[in-house]
Amino acid sequence: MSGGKEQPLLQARGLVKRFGRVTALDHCDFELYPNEILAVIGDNGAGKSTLIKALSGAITPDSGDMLLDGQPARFRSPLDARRAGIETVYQTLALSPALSITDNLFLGRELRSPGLAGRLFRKRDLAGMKRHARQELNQLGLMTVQNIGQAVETLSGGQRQGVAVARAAAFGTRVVIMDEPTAALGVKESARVLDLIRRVRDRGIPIVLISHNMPQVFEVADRIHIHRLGRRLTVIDPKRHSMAEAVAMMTGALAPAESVGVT
Ligand SMILES: Nc1ncnc2c1ncn2[C@@H]1O[C@H](COP(=O)(O)OP(=O)(O)OP(=O)(O)O)[C@@H](O)[C@H]1O
Repeated sequence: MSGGKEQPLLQARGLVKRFGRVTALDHCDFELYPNEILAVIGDNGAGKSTLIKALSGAITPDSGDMLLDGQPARFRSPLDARRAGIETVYQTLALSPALSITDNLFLGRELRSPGLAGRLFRKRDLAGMKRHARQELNQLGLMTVQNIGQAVETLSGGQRQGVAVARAAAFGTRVVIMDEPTAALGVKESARVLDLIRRVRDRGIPIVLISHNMPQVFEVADRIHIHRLGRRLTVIDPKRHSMAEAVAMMTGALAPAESVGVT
């Protein structure tokens, strides 16, 4: 953890986003440091998803600044953010059920065959993609999926989530953002996804994890960003506070603790 000395990898200052009369983000700050799992928690409607959408280019904030590696960043679309190395796994998985695992991993970013066929006719390098897919799933301990030519619709919920996480890990060269990645998963499958999240962090890619699942948050997070009424209330160290305290701060029943690692 940083202790506030390191430069944040991804940072936001004073983000504001209004939807008509609703202020979803109300001068919200955010900091993600290299090599950390940062959980974002908050009540329903607190503005967590809106924050994540701003960080991943899905919406444009009305005002405020974002910095990537200390440099001003403005993402006009999710593709823009992806190009900058920020990958997001949304609650509603953007996987294509009828396509294979390999195809899903490379959706929209297919490798082209070397030489003229690839350059001129955009011929896909199937063997290369399979090799990469296998490598990626292997590194993340996901080789329970035996056949990477298998259609995603034939996989279990946990395996599907695994593919989505693997895709984010494969292409998220700077930051991986996950919105409720274990929602709708069983205990075993959730444990697997949490394990994956740790592995991605251990590869040196920081993770933003939005979750309502307090035990899971306390299990994996290095720091916990508590969101309330459209802004960051505080950031706590899960080793220094209990789940009950975190929930009480989140709902306004307890005064926020002093932030850790905030510049
Ligand atoms: N596209 C939209 N149009 C209108 N209002 C919106 C839109 N998106 C979000 N809001 C509103 O902004 C506020 C924050 O919503 P947001 O989804 O960011 O909260 P959240 O913390 O992610 O909630 P939850 O935990 O329930 O998913 C809510 O009042 C929501 O109704």
